Amino acid sequence: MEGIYENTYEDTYDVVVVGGGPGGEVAADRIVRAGLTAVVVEAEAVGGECSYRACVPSKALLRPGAARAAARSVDGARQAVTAELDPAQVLARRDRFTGRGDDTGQAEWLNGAGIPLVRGHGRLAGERRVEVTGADGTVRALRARLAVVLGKGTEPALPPVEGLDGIGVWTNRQATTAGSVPRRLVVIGGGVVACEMATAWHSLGSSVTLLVRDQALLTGWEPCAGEEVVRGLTALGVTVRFGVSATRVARDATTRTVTVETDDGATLDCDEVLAAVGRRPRTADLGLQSVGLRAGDWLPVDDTCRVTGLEGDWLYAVGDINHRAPLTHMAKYQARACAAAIAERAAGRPADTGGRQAWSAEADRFAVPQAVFTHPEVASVGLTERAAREAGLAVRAVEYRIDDVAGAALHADDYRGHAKLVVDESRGVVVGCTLTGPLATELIHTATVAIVGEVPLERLRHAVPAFPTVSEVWLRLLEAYGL
Ligand SMILES: Cc1cc2nc3c(=O)[nH]c(=O)nc-3n(C[C@H](O)[C@H](O)[C@H](O)COP(=O)(O)OP(=O)(O)OC[C@H]3O[C@@H](n4cnc5c(N)ncnc54)[C@H](O)[C@@H]3O)c2cc1C
Ligand SMILES: NC(=O)c1ccc[n+]([C@@H]2O[C@H](COP(=O)([O-])OP(=O)(O)OC[C@H]3O[C@@H](n4cnc5c(N)ncnc54)[C@H](O)[C@@H]3O)[C@@H](O)[C@H]2O)c1
Repeated sequence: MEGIYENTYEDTYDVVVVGGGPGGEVAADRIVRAGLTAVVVEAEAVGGECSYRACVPSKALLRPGAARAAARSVDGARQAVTAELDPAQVLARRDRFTGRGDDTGQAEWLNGAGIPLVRGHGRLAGERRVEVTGADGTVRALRARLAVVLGKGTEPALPPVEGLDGIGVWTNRQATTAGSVPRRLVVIGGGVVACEMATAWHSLGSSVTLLVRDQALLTGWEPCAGEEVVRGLTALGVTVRFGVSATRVARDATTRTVTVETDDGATLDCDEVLAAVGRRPRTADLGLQSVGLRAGDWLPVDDTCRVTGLEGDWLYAVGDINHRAPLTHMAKYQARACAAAIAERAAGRPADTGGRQAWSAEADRFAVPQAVFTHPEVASVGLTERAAREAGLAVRAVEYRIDDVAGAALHADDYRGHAKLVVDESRGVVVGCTLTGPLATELIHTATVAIVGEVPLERLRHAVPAFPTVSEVWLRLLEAYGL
């Protein structure tokens, strides 16, 4: 490809980052901190899906309901919290977090970090080259001396339901940005988005029905997680229907009501339908063919986030697009590793992996924490018992009802929670943990430290949790293990 741009003005940087979401932003920041130069190309808003249409607005929608439930779970406080949530205030608070998509603050942050921002759609145009098409159609050429980092995220997948494109179906975008509360909401899916958004919109007054194709929520988690969430949703008044798929939807032009037909012959009416059935790569229009890669695929990477199947050390992919661990904190973790690898290789060293180096995002494979802000909260890290057995580990699982911990009873009158540890018996270390119940999302980091640190259970007996905290569940789990 050398020579193509000989007569064209090109901006050259050490690293060109395509996509200014959590992964891209952190990669650029770390590159610059390593003494190299970087530019960020962003098609919509710096901060990515996470800041405006995913993590941040969804948690902002969930927090008021959780705060009210927490107060109502303590006698004495319960009597002081009698009113319903104020949807207008909740939506206004959410908008304060997202700025309604205005990325001025994040763009200023990039500027302050010494990272130029090029607005437009980035595409690979051969090795180490990116073309950016601006909103006015002008094309700008960027050249990377060292590497191109792709952090361009994903888009929502849609289920094969007839009529879906004619009703203004909600995806995560509408579900996190809507300016009014639908009276009746049907949610297709049984994963994290479905569970969190059902919880949030129910708390704001929607009548919510979940259509779950599988026989459980949160499949892929320990069964206790999905069981506790379905129990919680049902107790709130959300209808959860298992083994049911929507087949056809249509919106009445006059009443605006949507009729949903399901494969068990039933119909139900609603005001909005949220499709929450996972994500798909958006790599069709990324110029992958220009470097010999197939368009439309996920981008597999090694532990340094270097794209596999390509000659040379120049193309990296961080965040959702590499399909390793589709979470914001893991996108940022990968970005830190990726930037360290690029800097290491720029210094002429190979950045080999395998020993917990700064340039290895190896925790993607054994210690991915996830916090789900349903009612009750659920959180997990590492392997499920099933996954550990399938990986051939000599596994022993230990379980404990968190309700029986003194700190939990003091925390909430109706505390209900479950803890499960998965122990690799051959090494005597924790390889997985799942928690449900109040504070689960905060507690999970203790398990992450134990897993990543490979702390022997024998040694954990000396890590004494304070009385009376919910953390005393660790003591009980060790006792249940026999220590
Ligand atoms: C409803 C919902 C809630 C979630 N909640 C959480 C949560 O609580 N915690 C959590 O950890 N994760 C959560 N996630 C997942 C999280 O949003 C993603 O893992 C995270 O956003 C991935 O970051 P990323 O940088 O890979 O991509 P993104 O955040 O998607 O950012 C990609 C950026 O690249 C830009 N871009 C795309 N193509 C181009 C191009 N060709 N040229 C230039 N720019 C381009 C996009 O405009 C975007 O700004 C949630 C997801 C959803 C859907
Ligand atoms: N709190 C958090 O950390 C958080 C919150 C929301 C989203 N996320 C991230 O966002 C990603 C996307 O979340 P998601 O809930 O969309 O995906 P998911 O993969 O978690 O769940 C998808 C669900 O849709 C179902 N499904 C798939 N195809 C279907 C079809 N054709 N018809 C009906 N059901 C179908 C699956 O069985 C599953 O229940 C997750 O992987 C997660 O990492 C994280």
